[in-house]
Amino acid sequence: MTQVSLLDALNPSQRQAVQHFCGPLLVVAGAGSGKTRALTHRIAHLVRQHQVDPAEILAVTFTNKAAREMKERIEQLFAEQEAHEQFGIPLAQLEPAQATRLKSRVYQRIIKPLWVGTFHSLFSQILRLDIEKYQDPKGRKWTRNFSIFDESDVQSLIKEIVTKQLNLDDRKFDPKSVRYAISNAKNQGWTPADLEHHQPNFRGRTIAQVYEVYQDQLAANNGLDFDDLIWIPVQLFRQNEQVLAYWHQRFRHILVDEYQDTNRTQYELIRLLTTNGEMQKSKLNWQNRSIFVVGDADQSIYKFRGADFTILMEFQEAFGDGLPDDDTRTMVKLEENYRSTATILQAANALIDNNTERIEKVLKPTRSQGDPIFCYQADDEMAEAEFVVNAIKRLENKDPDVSWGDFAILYRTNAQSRPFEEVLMRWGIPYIVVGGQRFYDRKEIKDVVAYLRAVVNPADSLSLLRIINVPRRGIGKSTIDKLTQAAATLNVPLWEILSDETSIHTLAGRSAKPVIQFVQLLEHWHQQLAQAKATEILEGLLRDSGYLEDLKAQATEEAEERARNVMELYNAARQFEEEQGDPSLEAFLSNVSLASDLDNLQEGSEKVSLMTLHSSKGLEFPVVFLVGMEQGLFPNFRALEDPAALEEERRLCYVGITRAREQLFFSYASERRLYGNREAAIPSLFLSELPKELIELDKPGAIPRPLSRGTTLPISATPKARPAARHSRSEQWSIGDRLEHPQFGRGHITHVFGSGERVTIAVKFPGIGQQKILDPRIAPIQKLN
Ligand SMILES: Nc1ncnc2c1ncn2[C@@H]1O[C@H](COP(=O)(O)OP(=O)(O)OP(=O)(O)O)[C@@H](O)[C@H]1O
Ligand SMILES: [Mg+2]
Repeated sequence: MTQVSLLDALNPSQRQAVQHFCGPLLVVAGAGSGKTRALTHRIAHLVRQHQVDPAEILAVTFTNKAAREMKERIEQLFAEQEAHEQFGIPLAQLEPAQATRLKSRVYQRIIKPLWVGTFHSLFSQILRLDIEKYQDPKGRKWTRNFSIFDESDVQSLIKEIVTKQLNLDDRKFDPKSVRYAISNAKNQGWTPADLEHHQPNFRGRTIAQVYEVYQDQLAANNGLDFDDLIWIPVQLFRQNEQVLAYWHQRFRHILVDEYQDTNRTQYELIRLLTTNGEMQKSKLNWQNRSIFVVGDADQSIYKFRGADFTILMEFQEAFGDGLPDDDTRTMVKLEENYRSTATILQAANALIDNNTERIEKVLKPTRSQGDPIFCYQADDEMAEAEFVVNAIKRLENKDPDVSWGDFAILYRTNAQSRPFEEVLMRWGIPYIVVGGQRFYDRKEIKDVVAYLRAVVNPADSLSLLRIINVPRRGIGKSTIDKLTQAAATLNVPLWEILSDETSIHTLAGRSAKPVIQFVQLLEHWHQQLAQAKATEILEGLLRDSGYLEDLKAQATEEAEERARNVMELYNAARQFEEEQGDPSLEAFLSNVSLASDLDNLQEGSEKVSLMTLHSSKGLEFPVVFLVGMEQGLFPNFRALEDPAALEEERRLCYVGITRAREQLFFSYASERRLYGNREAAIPSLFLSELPKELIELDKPGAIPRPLSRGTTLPISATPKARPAARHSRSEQWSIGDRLEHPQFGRGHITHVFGSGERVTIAVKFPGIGQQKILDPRIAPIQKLN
């Protein structure tokens, strides 16, 4: 029986990377060249070939999902090897019970002792053991059973400090932006004193003060935030030689994936662990020790979180032994791409070639030319979503081997998922929003929908409770409790209590005024229901409640994203008005409920993946759609004026293109709603940078190159005439009519509600044993005669 070697599935350069035993090694290579594969095989090789104890290996991945996948792969590699050694046959040919036993032995012996995870998960484990040895400059103490505070815990703590303990004006010192500043400081490795030193103005000094109290509070709660999980180990390693020496001895082989996206504090941790704090390279002892990092500077996309790809470029300087042949001994380049067709790869290479800030490298295809890349120009964002979903349906239908899980839709910002989710849902195609929430599940969308619901139906107490103090208007929890208790005792809807000023003054005391104002806001818009359009009410509510203003004032990435989502809901209302000819808020709300109805989704694990380009790093899919390829969206507005930001956006586009294995589609809309207005959109600069011969356009003609690079684009704000509603169907529906639905099968109408444009129907589908209420203008139904 021939022994299969771990090295068989690797090319010569990968093999070199895997076999390199001690000392530093940097693997730089483009996307899909097998960096992650080399890293995984290297772990297996260290254990099998060099008898390294798995407990001496530390491997850092970018996400928890990547860590899980890496462990599974290593387990598989070992199990394959051992099946050959012990039974002389491949793992797949073992009896299932035998295979399970073998895998569980591999798990116990190899996988469990390995340390594979993200920076945060790995270093929180170290702190679980050693945090009591950490000496805080102000004498704060933490114990091993510390809690890790999530983002919402942290937010409320900082809010409390800003408004209650330090009595600061929370419009000037918005808790979220204060939080962001503190997080930044920790990522730079700054104490409160350092922060004050670097930002000696009033704002800097005040934030440093909040930072100080915040650390006190964290310690009082025996809690740490995410940034502390990195920053405290750095300090601990610097101040306690014994602790550092212990972990330095313990982890003799350190491996880091996606090294281009590490930040300075993370680098510092890796450096300390590897060198035991020794600053002189000539004194480093590499016996039975290695540091192995893999990365691609062209895929560095987290600058906004402090990632710095010069860390990758300086690897040899930091760890190399400085010998004349240092370069070749400490760096391996992988030059073949195994993932994508030659066409996709040529497009990626041509695009990234436009960046000036990069290390030249070669990335050759190993696969055949494949299909051309298709670029679709849609009239607007809904037509774009329809094109994408139609293409997915067509490809899935054509080939029995293709499943929903083979498709990914990648976009620049989360808000863009909405039209795609709507169309997928309409066709009952299962999908998952990776690393994010489905549009209608997002907090801000639920908040704003709760406002709309409360205006339409003030008896909806759940909605009222959701927004009564959102944005904060000084109505505390105890007041809210009193109000709800009163409603419960009298057995009346909360609104009945709220709308009675006498009761409010009785129950709410000092908070009576904001409660009354809140009620007046809702009442005012409730009275407008008959005459005002949904968009007018939405706009009015967003303005009068201060919701949007509150988001804008926070001035953080996250708040901006939320504001974009809220505006996207406004777009949905605008679109609904135009297409359905019914501008009422009630009609829009029922449409929203239908759109977010989970019943329309099929069960099963095969799902179309929707995600931002950032979340797609490291992943691969047979078919990829890169959507919203428009100036100002991708590249985003900021990048139009800033050459460095434009290069980061281009790297993001390179990441997106290189996720595709077989087929790649681009799409853009010639008109898109931005902030409610229809605006003419200009195709992305990136499209014009792709070789024309690789691209098939749906409309003849070339993609115009946008104006000179870096200038802001004149975008027309005049809305164009709208095409006729796409979904309107003039069909008449009556009780007893028979129809067919692609997912629910055949059924007959049991009720017809409303008339004309506002009709909805209840349909009994015997096949699924359920009755569904459908909007015949939207539902994909076919009348049967
Ligand atoms: N030597 C090889 N022979 C055949 N296939 C390979 C080889 N090396 C890698 N692959 C395959 O190529 C694809 C890309 O590999 P991998 O994910 O390791 O690349 P990567 O360099 O980490 O990509 P990224 O930069 O996107 O993270 C995977 O499907 C992998 O199984
Ligand atoms: Mg990878």
